[in-house]
Amino acid sequence: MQKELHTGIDLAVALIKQDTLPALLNTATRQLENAFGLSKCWALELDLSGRTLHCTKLDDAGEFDCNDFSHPFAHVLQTGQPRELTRAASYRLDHAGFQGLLELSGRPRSFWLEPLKGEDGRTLGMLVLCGDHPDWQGIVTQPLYSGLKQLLVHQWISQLQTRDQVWQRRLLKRSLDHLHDAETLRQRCAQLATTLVGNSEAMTNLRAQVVRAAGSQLSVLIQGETGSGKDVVAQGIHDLSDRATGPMVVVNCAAIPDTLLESELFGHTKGAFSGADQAKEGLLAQANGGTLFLDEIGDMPMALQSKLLRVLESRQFRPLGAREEQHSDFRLVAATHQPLQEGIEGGRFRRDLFYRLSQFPLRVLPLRERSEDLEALSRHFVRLYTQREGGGPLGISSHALSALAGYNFPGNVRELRNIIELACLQTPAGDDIQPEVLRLDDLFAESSEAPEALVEAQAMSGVPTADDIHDLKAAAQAFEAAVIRERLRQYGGNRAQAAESLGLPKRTLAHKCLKYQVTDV
Ligand SMILES: Nc1ncnc2c1ncn2[C@@H]1O[C@H](COP(=O)(O)OP(=O)(O)OP(=O)(O)O)[C@@H](O)[C@H]1O
Repeated sequence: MQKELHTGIDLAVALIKQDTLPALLNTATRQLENAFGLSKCWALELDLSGRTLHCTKLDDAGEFDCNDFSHPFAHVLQTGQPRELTRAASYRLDHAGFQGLLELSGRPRSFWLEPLKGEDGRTLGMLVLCGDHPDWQGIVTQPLYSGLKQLLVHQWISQLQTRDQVWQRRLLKRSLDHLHDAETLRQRCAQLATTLVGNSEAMTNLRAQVVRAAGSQLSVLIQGETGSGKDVVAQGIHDLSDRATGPMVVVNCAAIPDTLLESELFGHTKGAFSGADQAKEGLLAQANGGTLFLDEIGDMPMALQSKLLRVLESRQFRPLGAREEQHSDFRLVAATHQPLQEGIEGGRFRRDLFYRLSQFPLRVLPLRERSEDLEALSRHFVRLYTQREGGGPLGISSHALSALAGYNFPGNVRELRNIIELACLQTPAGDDIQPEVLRLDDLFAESSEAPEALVEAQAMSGVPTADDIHDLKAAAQAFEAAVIRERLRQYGGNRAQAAESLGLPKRTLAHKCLKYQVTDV
């Protein structure tokens, strides 16, 4: 009696010490084998779905479908009653998994199958006792057996509860993380909506993408027509990134002559080439800790593309004339209005650079494909105008908005901004902009009736007449600037088309724009 008590306490302590369900089942079955001289003891666990019995010790071989009555466990679960199975009877059951289990237990003379239930009637699983004892009743009615079984059930339930709680906590944490992420995304999108304006679905999606891109360190390639808002997107990426307090260095690859672009980007030492009388830090170095925005990347010469690719792979570069390499930690954002795919096919743009740049590709749709943005953008530009000028129109009338909705905007948002700013100028302070002051002449439409003379007159506005000329060079430059400004306006800000129409290389036009400070049309 004393010995039995000791054994019982030892067994109980061993069970209580286990802190995972597999360890508990493992210990319990081993203890049962030892305490009752069994050849083998298995514990099968019912899974969460209640459809499969599983024995952790046996891995895949230990899976038993509870609806498959070709093994005896399904019967025992269904009746909820323990039963004995003889070796002779066991041979008649042709369930491969069950036969495998019997083989592993050494095929003793008899088996005892006992379902285990919690106090609430919930089935936990099953004990399979294997032995050469014919007298199962003699074992299972012993207080030691029933005490151990009770303790096992108790510990089993508490392990399941702990597992449930861990899952619940994990689930809760995941939901909270998700909510937090969603809230952060919402807040950042709302912040971005003050500069990247528009209520269309496309713009809402673009803002979410920009926020995601900003949160990563990936290189971003922004594609979209001229004037569609690529610069605004690039600025948004910088402002929302963890580099926001660092520099944002903007390089317009089309505006810098090929011969200068390399030294501008990489910098040079004193005397690196004729005319380099001072060492100069390159833009790559200046972007350290911040963002390098390469605008019009499609215009970058091939030779420089290879060098840029190398820099992107290592963030190392060598200034012209320098011996040592330098390191710069920048995030690259590039933009282009050119279809780079065509550039790649035409051999003007490196395919490998394209893939390196477009780790996070973004596309800005032209304004004509998101006319829902017109109202918000128009109101935004009126607000910018009145803030800048210290007064102006109150807003824009619904008639004016309808007139805008019928227009095609070849020059995209930039063109809309110019139209609204011009309309602001012609609207008395405190009034709403009316349709009459909107200059909506679609010079691309075939039915355009814009008289040549008007275009001419507009081109010449601001140019002194022959009698007023006292400085021929200045007058010629004013004329050149006026023609360029007007031609850009005609082509909705598309520099490539404007340059072609004037018989100028694009780069020369870009130069002149810089020189005459023709930025927006
Ligand atoms: N969604 C927008 N919200 C507010 N302003 C915008 C938006 N899109 C464009 N703009 C404004 O329109 C003008 C043109 O935009 P931006 O310079 O970003 O175009 P872009 O695509 O970079 O043109 P380009 O190809 O000529 O460089 C700018 O004045 C810009 O502030």
